[in-house]
Amino acid sequence: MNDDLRRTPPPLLAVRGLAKHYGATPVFRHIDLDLAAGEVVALLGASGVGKSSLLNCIAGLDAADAGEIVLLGQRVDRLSEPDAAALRRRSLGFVFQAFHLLPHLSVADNVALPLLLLGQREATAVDARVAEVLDGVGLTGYQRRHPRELSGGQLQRVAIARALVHKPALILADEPTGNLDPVSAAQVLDLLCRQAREQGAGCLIVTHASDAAQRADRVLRLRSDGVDARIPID
Ligand SMILES: Nc1ncnc2c1ncn2[C@@H]1O[C@H](COP(=O)(O)OP(=O)(O)OP(=O)(O)O)[C@@H](O)[C@H]1O
Repeated sequence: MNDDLRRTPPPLLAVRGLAKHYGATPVFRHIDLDLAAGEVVALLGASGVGKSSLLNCIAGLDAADAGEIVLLGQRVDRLSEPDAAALRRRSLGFVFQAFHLLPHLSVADNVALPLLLLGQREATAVDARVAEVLDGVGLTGYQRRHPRELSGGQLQRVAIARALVHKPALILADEPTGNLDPVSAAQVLDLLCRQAREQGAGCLIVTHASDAAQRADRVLRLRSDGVDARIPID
């Protein structure tokens, strides 16, 4: 191996030849995709082409039918369910369109959940990290509120704080602005991209919005038979 090859770090995420069916219905095939640490990539594509399915396969929440998914050097598609769950807890932050916060928990307790699931029980350290990450999303002082007391944009910022709190290597965001008005959507996207970059996380954002394209380092379009790297003119 020459020196240049030796110095090139492996991608954070490498997807090769991925294919997915539901029963007899094909969704996509021939999917290749790389994501580097600190890189923000927007994933566009027609409704039903399989964007959510692809994210779920990458997260190990759904199984692909063919191909490879390598995250941090590990074949996600070959892990046992307990090992996939451990990798998700440690290395993934997921932001959903519908926020998926727990309504009976306070903002601080929602955000602290990933740390608790990783076994961090030292209350002072957990509180300090929660305060830090809430500050990063502009929600200092909201710790004791409950989800029902927040606007849609604020709910999504809490969800972003929860996705970032354990400093995951990879953030997957599935239409994170789909439920927001355009102003809140722009703020949330700015925040997600900025925070991901500040933490050095790779970030794959599924979106229909052309303004996500302006914030991403790269824009990919998912098709049923591959990934197109051309910048779309939406
Ligand atoms: N659990 C499932 N069982 C059967 N079919 C499914 C399942 N989940 C998704 N599908 C189908 O797979 C295809 C891809 O769905 P997916 O939600 O991944 O698309 P998408 O690109 O995210 O769509 P949208 O942009 O509308 O959210 C769709 O035709 C959908 O109906």
